[in-house]
Amino acid sequence: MQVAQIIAAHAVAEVLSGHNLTVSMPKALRKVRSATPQQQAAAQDYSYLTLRFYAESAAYLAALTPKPVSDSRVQALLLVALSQLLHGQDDDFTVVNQAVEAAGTTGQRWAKGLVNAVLRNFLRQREALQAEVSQHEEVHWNYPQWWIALLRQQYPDHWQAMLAVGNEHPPMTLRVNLRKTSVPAYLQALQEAGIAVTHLGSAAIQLQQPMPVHKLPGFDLGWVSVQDAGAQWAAPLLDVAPGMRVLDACSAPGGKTCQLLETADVDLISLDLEADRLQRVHENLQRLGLQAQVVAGNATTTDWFDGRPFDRILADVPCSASGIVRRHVDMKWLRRPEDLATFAHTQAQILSNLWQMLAKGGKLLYVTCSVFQQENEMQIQQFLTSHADATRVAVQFDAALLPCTHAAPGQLLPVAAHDGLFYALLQKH
Ligand SMILES: C[S@@+](CC[C@H](N)C(=O)[O-])C[C@H]1O[C@@H](n2cnc3c(N)ncnc32)[C@H](O)[C@@H]1O
Repeated sequence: MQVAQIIAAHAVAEVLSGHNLTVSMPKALRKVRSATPQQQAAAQDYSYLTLRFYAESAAYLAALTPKPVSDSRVQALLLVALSQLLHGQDDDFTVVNQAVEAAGTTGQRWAKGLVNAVLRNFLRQREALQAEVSQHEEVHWNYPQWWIALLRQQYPDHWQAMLAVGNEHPPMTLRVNLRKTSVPAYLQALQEAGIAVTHLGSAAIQLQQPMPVHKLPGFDLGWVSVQDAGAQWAAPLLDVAPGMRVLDACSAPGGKTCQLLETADVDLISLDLEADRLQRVHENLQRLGLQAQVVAGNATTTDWFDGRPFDRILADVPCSASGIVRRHVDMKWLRRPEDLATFAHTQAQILSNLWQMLAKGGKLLYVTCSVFQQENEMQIQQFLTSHADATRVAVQFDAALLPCTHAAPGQLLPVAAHDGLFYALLQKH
């Protein structure tokens, strides 16, 4: 899988220079157009593995090289190979040989010798090095120090479990489209297809093994969508009813827009700042047989608003994504502590702007996929002190159906079965 290592090294080098993996991975795949689907899948796995355990392999690399590796691709290739040796499935001999060959494609004449020496030294000194590097908290947890410290402070009883679950593979969960089929009928279809699942409650079904969506029974016919079980609380909490005028203010790629429309015949505007991301909303609506008014616009302004108040507003705001870090492993290394204040500022602007568009008696559901309280509980407390016409409505999760732990009202902690999300329901009087 030398080709996969080469592609993964491209992607990892891009992320380490500050770019998202969602942009870097397709870019890296385009660089090696001859790669087979199997090599592409392996490249994706290696990239995730490397970024999930980046602090650890970076610490080993620092211990094994007297000075930083001058070429970013050779450095990334070493990180990929070290992650494979530490946490991968391939045997050591294969990983080293393939990495040495891959180094030959970097255009640096010294690269093969360096990669060979570093990886063989790692194998020889592994135990002694482990004792040295694992003393660092950042290496032990594979998160930046500021992230560990903040979770420890905000969740003194849960921080270790939260960090650990963020390093696991995320589950793949489906939402049954109750307009097209039923949960018992879909469970039956899955059983007939030999696909092992757990019914988490309501319309949420978790696959025991992730799989390509087009292999799922009825996916192309709109029977199901992929949506985390924690995220599936949006529609029940917003409590939509037929005929309501509803705004989904930060909607792309449309997971919650579609869930709301599957729940009731509402008149829905699906708004997002990023016009190109709205293409995904159109595709999802079409596949599921649903209709909405899809609008490119900014939730911090009113230029797209026709002045008719909404009965319900969903504000699934941009955030640090700290509750879904197992799905976006690059975020641990791309976020900076100061980003939280920037996100909190935008979120406050969105909340205040949308509030004026809400009808009297109407409800607004504020959602983040973050666990940092600056974006969650502190944000809502701040909003309530400056909006006298707002009341917070308690949100109840069904603990029997969905295992979760509450550290603050509305905070779902990330656990094996679902992501970390925050919900605050506000009513206008
Ligand atoms: C958490 S994602 C939304 C996920 C979506 N609700 C779903 O369930 O599929 C946040 C979205 O907010 C959008 N966004 C960011 N800033 C925005 C703004 N000022 N106005 C509207 N949308 C914004 C982003 O483009 C992104 O699509």
